[in-house]
Amino acid sequence: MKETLRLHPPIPLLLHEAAADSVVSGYSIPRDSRVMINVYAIGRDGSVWSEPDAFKPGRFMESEAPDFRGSDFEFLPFGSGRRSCPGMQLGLYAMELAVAKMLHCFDWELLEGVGSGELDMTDMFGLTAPRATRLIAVPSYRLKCPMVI
Ligand code: HEM
Repeated sequence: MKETLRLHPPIPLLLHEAAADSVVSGYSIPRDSRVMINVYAIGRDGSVWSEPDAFKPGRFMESEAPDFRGSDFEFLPFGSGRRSCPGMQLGLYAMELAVAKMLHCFDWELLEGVGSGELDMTDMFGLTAPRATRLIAVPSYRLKCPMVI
């Protein structure tokens, strides 16, 4: 889930306003400026992520792996600071539950003739960033007991 949030943050651009005059990396930002934080680009920045475009969930098993709660600025799927996401925990539970149920209850196949390496993982940019090309996957129910959904 963390690696998916890094590569495909649901909200790719954060819109903020500077509350005070400030200087960031030598650039002066006057008070009341509108500031856009490109979470998508930050998550794929080759100067902080090795193989930034590769899907490697194991990178988050490292002891130095960044946290997603907003204190590590290279990974900001829920934003940071006073306006960060108040629904973070609920969002994480919902994602975990949905993925766990889908994996536990179904076997999944791609359409005939489509290989997993051929999936188009391009994002579509707007207020949120859904897939540009819909994923078509075919579930088959695999549990014997109907009570276990
Ligand atoms: C995986 C799921 C979610 C992700 C990735 C996500 C991400 C974000 C991000 C990036 C922001 C903007 C933070 C910023 O500008 O610094 C935000 C704001 C917000 N989110 Fe979420 N969110 C998720 C789920 C939820 C849920 C489940 C709720 C409510 C039930 C929620 C409610 C809000 C609200 C109210 C704000 C605006 C906070 C403010 O402006 O002070 N989010 N979220």
